[in-house]
Amino acid sequence: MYNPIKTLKTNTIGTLNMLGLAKRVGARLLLASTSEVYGDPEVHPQNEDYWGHVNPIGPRACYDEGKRVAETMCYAYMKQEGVEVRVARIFNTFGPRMHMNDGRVVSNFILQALQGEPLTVYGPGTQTRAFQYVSDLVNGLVALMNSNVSSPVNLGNPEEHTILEFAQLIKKLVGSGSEIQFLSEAQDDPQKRKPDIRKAKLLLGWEPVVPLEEGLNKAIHYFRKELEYQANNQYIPKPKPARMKKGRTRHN
Ligand SMILES: O=C(O)[C@H]1O[C@H](OP(=O)(O)OP(=O)(O)OC[C@H]2O[C@@H](n3ccc(=O)[nH]c3=O)[C@H](O)[C@@H]2O)[C@H](O)[C@@H](O)[C@@H]1O
Repeated sequence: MYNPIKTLKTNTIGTLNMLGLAKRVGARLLLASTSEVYGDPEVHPQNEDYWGHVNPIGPRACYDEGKRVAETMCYAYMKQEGVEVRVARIFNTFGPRMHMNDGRVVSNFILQALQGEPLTVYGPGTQTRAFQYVSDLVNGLVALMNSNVSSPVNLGNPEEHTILEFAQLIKKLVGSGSEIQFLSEAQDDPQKRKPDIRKAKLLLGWEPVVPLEEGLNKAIHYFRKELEYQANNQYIPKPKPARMKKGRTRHN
């Protein structure tokens, strides 16, 4: 985590402020929660009834526990103050317009593959994730906000891959000759993750429709253009011609 204290403040104080505002103006609040509330799960795939397996003092805790308490706050405000809440547990999402320095696996692997750099796999790459394209998520969020479902709902794509498979797929789609480099494992990294989306299907009539490769090709196209843009817009200082002092002639 880049800044654990800011992460905690945003998830706790930020959510509290928003719930206070929602109460005052009578608004419905959408909490962008996360699959990280399930921690390193002992239940697979993860459904909304699973309570999770989170290390409360580990390096990810500021985010995981921050989001867990944000959910707790939502239901306290709902019960005590009648605030209408919608809680989306968002699973790994990607797409164009991710930040170049985001640091998550999709942007890292694509940028590394496009530039011929090694794809950095943390640990042996046997950990799994299921990746969802951004437009599917947006449709799910809209459906959730327009529904009367106030309990948490998983939004994710259940197609699961190991991180090593994912590195190989990105290399293939980019057409890259990059190597795959194995680095040390990240502490408390969830070993498997895949959403159970039966609740979203049943109550929202929602499910992801964008195939992984199609979404990845769109993200690859975006990052390729970004790299070209950066290469064409580097600031190269041009030295100015030396100024001549007034009243003095220059003799070569
Ligand atoms: O979308 C989610 O559900 C959550 O998942 C992510 O956490 P994580 O699953 O760890 O996402 P990544 O940082 O993209 O990592 C995915 C996997 O790839 C691995 N990884 C990541 C980056 C990299 O360069 N190499 C690599 O092997 C990680 O160790 C991890 O096993 C985000 O950090 C959370 O903001 C989000 O809420």
